[in-house]
Amino acid sequence: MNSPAVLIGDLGYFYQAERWILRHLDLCVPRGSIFAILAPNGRGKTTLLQLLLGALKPREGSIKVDGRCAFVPQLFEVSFDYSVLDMVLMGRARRIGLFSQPAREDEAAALEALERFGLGDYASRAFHELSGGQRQLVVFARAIVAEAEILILDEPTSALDLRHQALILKWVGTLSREHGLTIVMTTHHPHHALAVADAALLMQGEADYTTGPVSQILTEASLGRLYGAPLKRLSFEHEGRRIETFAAIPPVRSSAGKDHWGDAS
Ligand SMILES: Nc1ncnc2c1ncn2[C@@H]1O[C@H](COP(=O)(O)OP(=O)(O)OP(=O)(O)O)[C@@H](O)[C@H]1O
Repeated sequence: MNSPAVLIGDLGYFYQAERWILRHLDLCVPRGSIFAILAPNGRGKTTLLQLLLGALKPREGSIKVDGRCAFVPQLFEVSFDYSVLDMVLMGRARRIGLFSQPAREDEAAALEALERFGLGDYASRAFHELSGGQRQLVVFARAIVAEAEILILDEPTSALDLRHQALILKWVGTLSREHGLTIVMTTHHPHHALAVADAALLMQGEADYTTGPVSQILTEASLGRLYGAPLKRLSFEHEGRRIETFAAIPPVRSSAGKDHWGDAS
């Protein structure tokens, strides 16, 4: 059997002494699978990704990440005036080498990746002139040309419109199923995890975790408990396919003028 891409044992981390963000976390991400991390704001998803990337060191326990990683952060700011094409070419740094120029095939790969996301015409524009969503797509294109074995994505659809969300999810699926990449992604959208991920981690509290196949652990009850807000699981046919998804139940305004969660509160 293949060794796992990520293996975490009894992981603990705090920023300020003894104020644990994560504790006693065990995790195994099989190679080639898609793994989603879900938790409320501020619970430690980005911290966990930083630990996976080696940017933070565990205070307790161990992390083994077996493979070359590419990271797509939530927000990407640059201090230099790089062009969009240069940003994508940075993904090829390992191939190009420190003091060499990109080869024609590197530029072709970078342009092709930009075109896939509808950004071919932006290649010579300054990266900092792009919108937040366009930047997110460029950084995703950069991760694709990096030819990494493990993609680590921090809320990869957070700045994107519906069409581009679907495009990224499709790519996540393609990179895993057809190219064998391992994908670890955080998301605030349970329906995205259900659509593409094989397994997930729900981080309820500092040492309170649920892991397992998405079809088993993403339930109305588990997500309601995780977020403290009700969701409805929906299942229906669309163009010959069975769609499994979640819909958030919006709050309604009561006659007393207070917000509440309808019948579920
Ligand atoms: N550099 C830091 N120093 C001190 N505390 C930090 C630091 N970075 C994050 N934290 C704290 O650690 C906790 C987890 O933060 P983290 O960014 O990992 O959460 P998250 O789950 O990714 O949140 P979100 O969904 O809002 O992006 C938060 O309480 C945050 O305030």
